[in-house]
Amino acid sequence: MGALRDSIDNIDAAVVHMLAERFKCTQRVGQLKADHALPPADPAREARQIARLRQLAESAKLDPAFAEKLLTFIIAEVIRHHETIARS
Ligand SMILES: C=C(O[C@@H]1C=C(C(=O)O)C=C[C@H]1O)C(=O)O
Repeated sequence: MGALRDSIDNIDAAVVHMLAERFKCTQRVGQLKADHALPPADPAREARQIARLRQLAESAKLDPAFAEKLLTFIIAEVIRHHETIARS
């Protein structure tokens, strides 16, 4: 079980690093949107991302509903960041 937990810890670390990189990109998008007076959220883009992620999840044998919940949770945080940038 120790080896499995080592792998779990490595995967958790990778997730954190990947999320940090994703948020760096989304912060830059948020600044561009604020510079061009664009709205923080883009529901059409989100719908495409969710459809794509659900398909990826299915082929990876991951529950698509879980994948959608996770992406929606992350995007909600990004939109909060964009709203903060727009107000600043
Ligand atoms: C990052 C963007 O802003 C928002 C956040 C998104 C995301 O985290 O992937 C996607 C769409 C937008 O609602 C974007 O428009 O690309």
